[in-house]
Amino acid sequence: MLKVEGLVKTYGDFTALKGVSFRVRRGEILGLIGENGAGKSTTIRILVGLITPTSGVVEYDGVDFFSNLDELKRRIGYVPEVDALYDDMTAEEYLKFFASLYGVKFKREIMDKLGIPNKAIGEMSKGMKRKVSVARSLIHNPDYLIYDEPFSGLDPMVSLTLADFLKSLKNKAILFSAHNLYYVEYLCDRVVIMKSGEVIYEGDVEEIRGLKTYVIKTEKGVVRTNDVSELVDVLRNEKVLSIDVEVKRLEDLYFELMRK
Ligand SMILES: Nc1ncnc2c1ncn2[C@@H]1O[C@H](COP(=O)(O)OP(=O)(O)OP(=O)(O)O)[C@@H](O)[C@H]1O
Repeated sequence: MLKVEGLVKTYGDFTALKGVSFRVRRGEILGLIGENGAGKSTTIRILVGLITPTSGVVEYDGVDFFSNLDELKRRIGYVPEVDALYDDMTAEEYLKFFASLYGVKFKREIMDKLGIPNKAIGEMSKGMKRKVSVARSLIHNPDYLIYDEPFSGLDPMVSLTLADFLKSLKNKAILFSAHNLYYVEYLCDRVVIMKSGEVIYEGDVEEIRGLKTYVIKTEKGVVRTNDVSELVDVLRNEKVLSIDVEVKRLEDLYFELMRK
């Protein structure tokens, strides 16, 4: 399990993170969402050891991250917001290079699974480059995958292929940030919503989708409720013309929270 507890990050007198806490368990996919500047990338950069927090705890499987950085970094696969690739290398050369850095055997299978051609990275489309970054993040078979906006700038088909690929990975804890709520809802088990350096919501995607609103049209007007006993009361006491059920979407919750 990845445990994040009370993360604070200050830059001078600006506080980018104001005590961020959440958990990501093995076999779980967690989506980190929030408006621009909410602190998602800052959180991610701390979780992969690129920057240190001002205070707070990060533990991977109960082991303190910052006093075991070298050992724990090997268990993390990271994809940054902007791909850091070597344009002159072919995909295979690049991935083989990283396999040798990690001291593991390169398996071409990963390129086949993601549909990566063996051509120069500099000649690849943005979507294909993103897939090379994802392949690199997996080369050492890490337990934790931490991706900063993996779907940014990708067309819907490439995004879906990538989402399905991530879904197919078993026994890993996956955390990714995103602005496109569709992929978060499609892929994630849980979601953390950040605003101004704080977590303002954490919950199961299934639970959010399970939040129903009953829209009851009666002779006297329309009643909207998510309380079943109120629904029963209306059914008993009013002449009901129709009942509709609205299922909440992640974006409904997101906009509700952001407007508060
Ligand atoms: N090195 C830095 N020095 C000062 N302020 C910083 C630094 N890095 C980030 N910030 C500030 O911290 C806040 C959080 O930034 P961060 O990049 O984590 O947000 P984000 O949620 O990832 O946003 P986006 O969705 O736009 O990528 C922002 O106000 C940003 O300007």
